Amino acid sequence: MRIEIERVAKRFGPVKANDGVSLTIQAGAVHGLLGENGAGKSTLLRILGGLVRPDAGRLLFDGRPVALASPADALAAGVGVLHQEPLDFPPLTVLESYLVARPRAAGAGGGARSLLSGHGRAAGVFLPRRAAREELLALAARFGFSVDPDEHVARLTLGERQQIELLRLLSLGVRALLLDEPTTGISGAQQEALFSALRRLKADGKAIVLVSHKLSDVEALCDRVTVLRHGKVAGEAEMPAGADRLVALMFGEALASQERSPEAGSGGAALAPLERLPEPSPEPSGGDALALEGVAFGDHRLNVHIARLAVRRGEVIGLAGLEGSGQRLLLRACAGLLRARRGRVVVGGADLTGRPYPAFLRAGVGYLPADRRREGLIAGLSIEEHVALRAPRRGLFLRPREIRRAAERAIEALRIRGRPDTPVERLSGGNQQRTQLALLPADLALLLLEQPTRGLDIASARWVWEQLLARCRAGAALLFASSDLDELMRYSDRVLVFSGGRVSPPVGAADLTLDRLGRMIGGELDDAALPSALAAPAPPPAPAGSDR
Ligand SMILES: Nc1ncnc2c1ncn2[C@@H]1O[C@H](COP(=O)(O)OP(=O)(O)OP(=O)(O)O)[C@@H](O)[C@H]1O
Repeated sequence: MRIEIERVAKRFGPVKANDGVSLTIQAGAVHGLLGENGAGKSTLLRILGGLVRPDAGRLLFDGRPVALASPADALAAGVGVLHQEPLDFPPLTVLESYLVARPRAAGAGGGARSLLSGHGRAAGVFLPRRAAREELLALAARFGFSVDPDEHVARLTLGERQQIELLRLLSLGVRALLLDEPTTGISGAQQEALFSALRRLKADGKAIVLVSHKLSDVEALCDRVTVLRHGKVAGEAEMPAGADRLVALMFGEALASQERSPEAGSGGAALAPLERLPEPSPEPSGGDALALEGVAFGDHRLNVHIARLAVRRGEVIGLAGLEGSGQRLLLRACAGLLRARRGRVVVGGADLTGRPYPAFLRAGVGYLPADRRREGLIAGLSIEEHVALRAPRRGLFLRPREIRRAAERAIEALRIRGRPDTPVERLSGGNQQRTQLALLPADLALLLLEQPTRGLDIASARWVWEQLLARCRAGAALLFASSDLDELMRYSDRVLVFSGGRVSPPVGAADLTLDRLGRMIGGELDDAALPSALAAPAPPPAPAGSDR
């Protein structure tokens, strides 16, 4: 399907999210949509997916003007959106989830069967459950996805859920697919499977729109890219265009001309590494920022055990692994949000084992969850209301003028695109992350971060790390979980690798290669990582000069 976007405009109050955007997405091509945080990419995707109505302009699908009042309208017109967090139903089985939104009770079967047979969309006929199962398995086999129709969606990884959602959209007969950061949080193997599925769909004549901050994804998949800036089209390029040109289109020449890192273009961030910190001192005054001794913790799925981990002040520890492998549990245990079943948690020399969350806060522990919208920030509250919630109270009352001034200072210092009274859900992803950072107290001893740069453009990601490393220079220790291997290798002194609840001993970042890290994440925790080795004392931090 060919999609034409003509002079599309969308305002949110004073913000021109899309400001006269025109572009054409060809059938049988992958079209990249790039731009810095807040450039207007999601808004355009949401307009194409029927989630947002434009104020002006028009859309033409295969030359015919369309008006999309809802996602159902977009689906009926042949456009499906694959959201970063699939819109599925955890209590359902895979087969039930696959059949959601079929025209008839148990599914009409036309889309998928026509896909398999190569014929046009058949009229809706009642599809018995067994036939639906066969259809799902055949469709999955076509794309090399391994699918168990009876498994519950809640037990699937993000990558597996994404595969089911992709199959569901195809079974509904979509002719255009819009993907929002599809490789975030999925494994390397799942990424490969997704890319080969997209290449196949492109060969079938589908139009594919890819929104991504990862230049490596864009370079691997796209035939053409459009760069948005402040809601307008800043430029278009045929691929391969070169990462430098894309960075220049997104951020201007100044950023693009900065010295580029050796792995530029192959990873999430294309810019040169930041200045290395002074090494965390081997025997710093004040001792370890964090010490874990024989701790065990878990949830209904996983049990994690760490025999010993000592983190020095100023040190950065990366937590690698597929999502849901135990990294989040460790961060929450260190934040006082999850009680260890046994063992000791010592922060800055104070034994906080079993103490409540406020005791961890008082000890200078800060925690930034990955899900900014649901856990980090409170929808409906403005930036200044968040500032007010964190402000130390003098007496019973908050002083509105002081709070407003504090919010203005935070907005200026962290260059947040928003006003004190902007509700946080109206900020773009990058600006929500900046707001979270602005809310962290200044004098933290231990910073715990999940996916600190997820969804951030490469300039913002670099900027966030500048802020984090400055805190390390001031003596804070940092533990961060990331699914971005480049980020882990670039900024960590040492890395712990998680695989299904098993944890490797800390590995010096200088001893890691992308390949070794990838294999460890895949379960090859090597001999050093067997549980008995966990009793070994933590090795010293990486030597000076590691890539950070
Ligand atoms: N529902 C909304 N209400 C108010 N403002 C909004 C809304 N949605 C988006 N905006 C604003 O519109 C602008 C464009 O946002 P959009 O989410 O489209 O950008 P983006 O390029 O997808 O950013 P990111 O890469 O951070 O996801 C931003 O300034 C954002 O704050």
